[in-house]
Amino acid sequence: FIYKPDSIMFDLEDAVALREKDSARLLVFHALQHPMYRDIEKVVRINPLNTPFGLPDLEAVVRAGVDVIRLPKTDSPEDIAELETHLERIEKACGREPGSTRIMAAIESAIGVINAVAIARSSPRLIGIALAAFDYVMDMQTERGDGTELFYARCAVLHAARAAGIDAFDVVWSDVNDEAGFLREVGLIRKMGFNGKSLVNPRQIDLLHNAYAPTQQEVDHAKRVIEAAEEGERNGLGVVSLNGKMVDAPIIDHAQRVLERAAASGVRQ
Ligand SMILES: CC(=O)SCCNC(=O)CCNC(=O)[C@H](O)C(C)(C)COP(=O)(O)OP(=O)(O)OC[C@H]1O[C@@H](n2cnc3c(N)ncnc32)[C@H](O)[C@@H]1OP(=O)(O)O
Ligand SMILES: O=C([O-])CC(=O)C(=O)O
Ligand SMILES: [Mg+2]
Repeated sequence: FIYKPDSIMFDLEDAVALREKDSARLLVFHALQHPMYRDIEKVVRINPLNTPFGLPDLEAVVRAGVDVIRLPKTDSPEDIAELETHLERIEKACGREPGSTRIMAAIESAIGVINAVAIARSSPRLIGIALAAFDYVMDMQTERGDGTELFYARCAVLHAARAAGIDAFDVVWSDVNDEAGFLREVGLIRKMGFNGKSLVNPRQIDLLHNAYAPTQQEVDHAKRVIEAAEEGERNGLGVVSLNGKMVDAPIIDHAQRVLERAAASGVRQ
């Protein structure tokens, strides 16, 4: 797949007009089985299960081999429990390995943010939770701006994901021509600790990957930290100094993570 995204998401929810819901489901059912998408993680955003489209969406995409269901407008752990009950039944009916369909919950309301911890811990199928800003700001009676309006929600979703040991995904940036705005937001969410971001346009993929890749300077520093730690270990020291800065266990863990991220992003080491 030429753009090299980490995964590909088909949308059956708000990007699809009401009268197109059935034909979109059929298209996605066939796309999921196309050899072009064999080696990439396939996510489908189904319609909520309290609409007439949600269950038919689920029946179709699980049978077609989807990897991850993105459940929009997740307000409570009960929403995930309901999804899980259907998943168990459909997997059994079509001979899929039980538990093999994973879930990503999108949190899009005040109550969803309040329940983020319970949602994040509600199922072993969950790979992550995502904040969805456009519905969230509607619910909060505000609008998308410089990120101030998302401050609490981002912190809450991140803490919930980390406490549950799953990934946290940030909101979509909808103005695909505003590259500078996109990069400002990516800089912020990277510093906050998000694992990544939902994207709407192929032009955003490289920008995001480059912003998440460690710089050569960061890689060089991480290597010096590891070397200093190894030397400290040879000398029986738990803590060593590198250019006057303390190097101990969490600093070493961080350096290792920088090197892992560099390897994943293809940065020269
Ligand atoms: C708030 C929410 O619910 S977000 C989730 C649901 N929404 C979506 O998924 C929206 C998906 N994205 C899009 O529809 C579009 O990218 C828009 C509307 C944001 C921007 O549209 P455009 O300005 O026309 O995009 P652009 O000019 O960059 O398109 C260039 C090429 O990339 C393709 N492209 C654009 N977006 C995508 C995408 N998400 N996935 C795959 N290909 C895409 C276009 O079809 C076009 O291909 P072509 O040159 O073969 O015709
Ligand atoms: O789920 C998403 O990424 C986008 C979305 O629905 C929203 O912002 O309301
Ligand atoms: Mg939404």
